[in-house]
Amino acid sequence: MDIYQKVFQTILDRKANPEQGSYTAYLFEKGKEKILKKVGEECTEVIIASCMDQKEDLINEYGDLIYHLMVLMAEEGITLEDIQKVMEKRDQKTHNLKPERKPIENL
Ligand SMILES: N=c1c2ncn([C@@H]3O[C@H](COP(=O)(O)OP(=O)(O)OP(=O)(O)O)[C@@H](O)[C@H]3O)c2ncn1[C@@H]1O[C@H](COP(=O)(O)O)[C@@H](O)[C@H]1O
Repeated sequence: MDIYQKVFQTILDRKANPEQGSYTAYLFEKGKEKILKKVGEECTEVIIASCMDQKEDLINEYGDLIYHLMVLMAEEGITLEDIQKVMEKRDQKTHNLKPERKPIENL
């Protein structure tokens, strides 16, 4: 089991069996609005760290964002396999970029 699967499993377990002192259980208890707020915050923190060229901070912020996205997925009943299927399907179809739209005068 890779670390993403392991953490996601723990998140699902916290949802089913809330534990005292668990931040994940705290997020589920607060509900979807709180989880969405955290996803928004962590996303903004990734953007800020990226703008500041702070690689170490940026990697930590990605960790926070991915964790909070996983909590949101669990809240929505979406699994890692659901995402994997989408990615695998997209992987069949590459070089997807549409040709640039022609300037209006050439139409
Ligand atoms: N990967 C994470 C993880 N990443 C980030 N965080 C928490 O996310 C929070 C982000 O920090 P913030 O300052 O934005 O938030 P805060 O001030 O703590 O709280 P609020 O503002 O949300 O009220 C911190 O409390 C971090 O501890 C995480 N908490 C848990 N996990 C994993 O989730 C699993 C279950 O952990 P528990 O919930 O602690 O049992 C384990 O695998 C953990 O490693």
